[in-house]
Amino acid sequence: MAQFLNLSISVSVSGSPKPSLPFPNAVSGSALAKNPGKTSLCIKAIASNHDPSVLTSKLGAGDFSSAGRFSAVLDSSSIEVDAATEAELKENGFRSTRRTKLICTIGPATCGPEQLEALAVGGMNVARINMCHGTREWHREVIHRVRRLNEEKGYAVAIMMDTEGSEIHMGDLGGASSVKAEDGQIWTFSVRAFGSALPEHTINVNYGGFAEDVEVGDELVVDGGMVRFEVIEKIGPDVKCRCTDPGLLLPRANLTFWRDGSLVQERNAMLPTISSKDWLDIDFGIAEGVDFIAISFVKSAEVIKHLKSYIKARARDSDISVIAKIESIDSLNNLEHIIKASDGAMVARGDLGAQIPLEQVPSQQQKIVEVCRKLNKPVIVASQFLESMIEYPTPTRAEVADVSEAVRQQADALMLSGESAMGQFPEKALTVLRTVSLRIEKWWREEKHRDAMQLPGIASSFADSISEEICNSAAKMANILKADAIFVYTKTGHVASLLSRCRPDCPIFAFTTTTSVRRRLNLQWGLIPFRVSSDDSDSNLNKTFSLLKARGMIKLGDLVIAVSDTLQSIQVMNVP
Ligand SMILES: Nc1ncnc2c1ncn2[C@@H]1O[C@H](COP(=O)(O)OP(=O)(O)O)[C@@H](O)[C@H]1O
Ligand SMILES: C=C(OP(=O)(O)O)C(=O)O
Ligand SMILES: [K+]
Ligand SMILES: [Mg+2]
Repeated sequence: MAQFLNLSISVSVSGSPKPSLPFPNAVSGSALAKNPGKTSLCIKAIASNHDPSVLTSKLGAGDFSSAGRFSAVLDSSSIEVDAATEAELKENGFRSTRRTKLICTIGPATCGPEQLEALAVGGMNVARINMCHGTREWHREVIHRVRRLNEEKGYAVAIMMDTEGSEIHMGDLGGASSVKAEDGQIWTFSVRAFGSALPEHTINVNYGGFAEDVEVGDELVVDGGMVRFEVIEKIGPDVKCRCTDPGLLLPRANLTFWRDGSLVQERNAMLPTISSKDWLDIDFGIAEGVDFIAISFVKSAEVIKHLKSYIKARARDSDISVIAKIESIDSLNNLEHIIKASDGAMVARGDLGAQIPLEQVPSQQQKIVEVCRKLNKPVIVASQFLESMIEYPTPTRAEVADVSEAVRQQADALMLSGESAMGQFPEKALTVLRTVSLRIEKWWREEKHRDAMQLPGIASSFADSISEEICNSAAKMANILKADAIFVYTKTGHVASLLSRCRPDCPIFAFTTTTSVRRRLNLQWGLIPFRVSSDDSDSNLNKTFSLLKARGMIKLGDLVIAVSDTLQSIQVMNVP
């Protein structure tokens, strides 16, 4: 059947104000899907020339069928925005807001209420807790502190819980914060339980099959190369190793072993991606209502699908997003399937760099970022951005270049690990991410490096196709018309993410009625999430303008492209 899309563009300029809302000829997505042959898409261009009368006339009582709805939008407290974002909008204007989102791993250096608040002020969009470390009680307290901060101070910091995964790692070093391994020293790696007192030069290993799987002559690599050992003897559950590359051993450091120059992978195949401990942590995350669950060492799409249906069954009304960590050879081999099944991905360069040659990590990073963008999934680049700042107050030039590269690739988010979890300068590290992001984004816009990435269609229905095309067109219009912002009302966040995917030159103000959607949008590139109280926000654009204007976040004459998914429209207007 042939399908027609009639495109009618009506332009009303100031001086001839015509009440134009709601659009009589606009139809909903579901109506379109049922009756695609009779579609008419209305694109309204309203250049008001700053004449408030245009908007006043549109705000006439006749435009609102219910008085209750009207009074709801009149409530000036009915718009919530991040305190840090509001300050940024007021200070620098919204053209200069940061588009790249920032994630901080919370650890002993940052778990106090004041430290968490300092990070929120410094631009932390997502707080990550790593279930590899600390107790559930410790993590619960951190989650509650972040929640309290959101409630009391108006932030929308999302929480990401990262599972431990079935990696092989060392034990706790008997409470020591680090231990030095010297060149030539003989160390015992053992799966035995030693109780509290660990014999000298002994390391506990968490994986029962360790002694069986390694062979004499294997190379044992700690944390992707921070320390290296050679296996010299196996005695029951103990494996004797000689240190060949001295260095500091840190608690629970990751272990990989190599034979004839290749990573030994068999042991991985035996281990489930989600261990029994991970399932308990996932139950904990669901009970605490975290926003994202990141799954370590994902090997296939199946495990993600399994987890997603588990979450759905356990918490019907929850909208926890599942992030696939790409950090193994298997995950690279199944990349597209894994990302399609997930709600987002993380380039977990720490472990990835221990599994593939280091020189391949940058091209894999670029590839993963691109695949995510094409499939419209948020992507996080993680690990070692500012590693030297664990100890020093300024980054190396090379670290700044690495941050710049991820910003230039337009990844959705950058993540701090040890820098914020246990480093000496967590706030300074966050400041570096923030200032470098802002500078590189600005430079990229000024240099007009408009992104040439061809975005494939990803819609699975006709209605979805329309949303997608509206977003693509709106982003293109915003660039050509040099709009100051795109406005979008979004229920589930989907339309906002479609706009973010286009990486337009201007920021995207995303209005939602749901607190959890607002937090989730905080992970996505270029989105400034607001919570509004009215769920019929499409027809309340003018009210939104006055609320934002009253709080100094937009000003008279700003050029706004307003996208409506329900009305299937794109409006161009100046803030009256
Ligand atoms: N909850 C925590 N409790 C104690 N230390 C932590 C915690 N979270 C992170 N850390 C410390 O920060 C370091 C970096 O964090 P991260 O990169 O998330 O972990 P890992 O290095 O194990 O992959 C960890 O090695 C650990 O020393
Ligand atoms: C982010 C990563 O995972 P984790 O810190 O949990 O090892 C990584 O390996 O880079
Ligand atoms: K982890
Ligand atoms: Mg990892």
